[in-house]
Amino acid sequence: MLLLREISKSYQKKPVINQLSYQFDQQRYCIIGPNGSGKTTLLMLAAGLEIASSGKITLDDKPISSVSAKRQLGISSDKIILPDFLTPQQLLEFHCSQHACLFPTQFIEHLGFAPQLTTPVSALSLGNLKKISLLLALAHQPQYLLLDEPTTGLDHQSRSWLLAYLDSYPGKIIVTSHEESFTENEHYHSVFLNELNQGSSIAS
Ligand SMILES: Nc1ncnc2c1ncn2[C@@H]1O[C@H](COP(=O)(O)OP(=O)(O)OP(=O)(O)O)[C@@H](O)[C@H]1O
Repeated sequence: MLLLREISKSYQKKPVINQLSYQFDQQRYCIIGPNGSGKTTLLMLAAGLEIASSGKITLDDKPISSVSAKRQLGISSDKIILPDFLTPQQLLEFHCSQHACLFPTQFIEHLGFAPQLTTPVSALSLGNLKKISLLLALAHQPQYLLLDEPTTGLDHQSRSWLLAYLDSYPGKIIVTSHEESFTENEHYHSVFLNELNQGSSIAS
């Protein structure tokens, strides 16, 4: 279970996340909130890619900063800057060696990404940047998938495949999205970030 306890995060003294406590104990969540409310920040904190100003985050009782916690999750976010001198092939090979997983050939096929494998990241289109970001999140099929606006910029075929794949994904998923495929999806528990930030909490 992903557990956030009294998390605060400020940028240049401007608070974005304020004393937020929440336990993600269900299978599917959609974090909802207006632009700039902190949804991406929350996912980045939950993945250990941003450091909270205060508070504690654990994944299955392990600190989110630990290697074992990080191995259990995959994150896709446009906020994550990929090294632009590498190719997707190189990134995926490195990722798969770190996670001891197979090269994600089938996912690549489903996303129609094979022609882009040897294109430097710096030359990828926005939609193809989204695809490599998703591939890095999915390749090791983590127990926890954190997906920041996962369908934004995807072509129709890739979007349809991704939505169907997520429907049957065995692990836990937390998405941020403004899209009805998630916000109106009965399988996703909606979390309104503004309400959490006002001090909602952990069930005891
Ligand atoms: N590195 C940063 N430095 C300064 N401010 C930042 C930084 N990252 C995010 N912010 C600010 O934090 C706030 C929350 O940003 P965040 O990207 O988390 O919002 P969001 O809810 O995901 O927005 P959107 O729906 O537009 O994607 C915004 O006001 C943003 O400008």
